[in-house]
Amino acid sequence: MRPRRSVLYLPGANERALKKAEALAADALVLDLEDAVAPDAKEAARRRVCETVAAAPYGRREVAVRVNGIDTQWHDADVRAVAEVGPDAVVVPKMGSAEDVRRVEDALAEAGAPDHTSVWAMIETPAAVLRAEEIANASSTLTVLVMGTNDLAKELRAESVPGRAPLLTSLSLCLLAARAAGKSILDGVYNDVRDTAGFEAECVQARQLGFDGKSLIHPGQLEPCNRVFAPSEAEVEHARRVVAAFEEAVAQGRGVITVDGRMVENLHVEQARRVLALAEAVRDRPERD
Ligand SMILES: CC(C)(COP(=O)(O)OP(=O)(O)OC[C@H]1O[C@@H](n2cnc3c(N)ncnc32)[C@H](O)[C@@H]1OP(=O)(O)O)[C@@H](O)C(=O)NCCC(=O)NCCSC(=O)C[C@H](O)C(=O)O
Ligand SMILES: [Mg+2]
Repeated sequence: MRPRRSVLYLPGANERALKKAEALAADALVLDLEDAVAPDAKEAARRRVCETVAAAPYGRREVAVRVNGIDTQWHDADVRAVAEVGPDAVVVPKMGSAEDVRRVEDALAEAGAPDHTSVWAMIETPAAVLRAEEIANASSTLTVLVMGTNDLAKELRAESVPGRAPLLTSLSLCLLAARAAGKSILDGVYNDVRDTAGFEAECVQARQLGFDGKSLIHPGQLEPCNRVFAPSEAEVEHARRVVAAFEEAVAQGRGVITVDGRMVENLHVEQARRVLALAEAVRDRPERD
């Protein structure tokens, strides 16, 4: 299992941030060529990001590059350059359809991208939310959906409020699409980098909804995010007891038992095994803080 609790954006033109990330405890990094880079800096950022990916300074962290959108003047050159250095993933903003996914996939293949480079599709327009199912199923090269909640809120004319009621329908539709297609899904960013309590509440909400993790914009968001999206010690202990009790019950020919007064069937054991696998994968992270 590959944990994707914390996925930190690094502005591609910011050498200091790219360097600093070598010591940051993110499960994944997204080196950004899109919104965090001014138009005049796009080409220099593309060179810097590709040199960084080629130098591979981030150990076992998953490394992705966010290219500029399909409709922009920079997209084709971004895809060609990124394909040559073969990051773990190419993040494509403002995906609108399955056709968009296949277009990016074809362009990557034509540019010689290695097989290990997957596509992560950003869902950040109303049309994309309504087509999330076709986007998620467009190709096996597409492995992750990433919510772009700033763009989405702008397009919806939704207000930013605690609890995110105006976004919940969109978040849930995308989760349904991702899970039905067997793909991972990441929540969007939290803009107020000083509001630790508000950020942590949003992480808890995202985990409760079913997201695998959250995209982040600041190193200060890493610790709470990694903690919230990892199983707690109590959850790990409970999962161990569920697995052990059920194995014993099965040996005695029983298919349903109670643990701490609650019914446990095979599906709960599968959930418990997933908790244990995630806990183990998180323990193995070499870049823990
Ligand atoms: C949000 C920021 C502009 C805040 O910057 P600043 O106030 O300068 O931060 P600090 O002074 O607190 O920084 C402290 C140190 O941490 C380093 N730092 C800051 N951010 C990052 C980062 N993302 N990665 C690595 N390192 C980072 C600073 O360099 C300081 O280091 P040092 O000098 O050594 O002490 C800033 O955090 C920022 O630019 N964040 C990323 C913004 C970004 O990538 N935006 C694009 C992605 S989000 C998006 O596009 C939304 C999506 O598409 C949607 O629609 O929702
Ligand atoms: Mg966006």
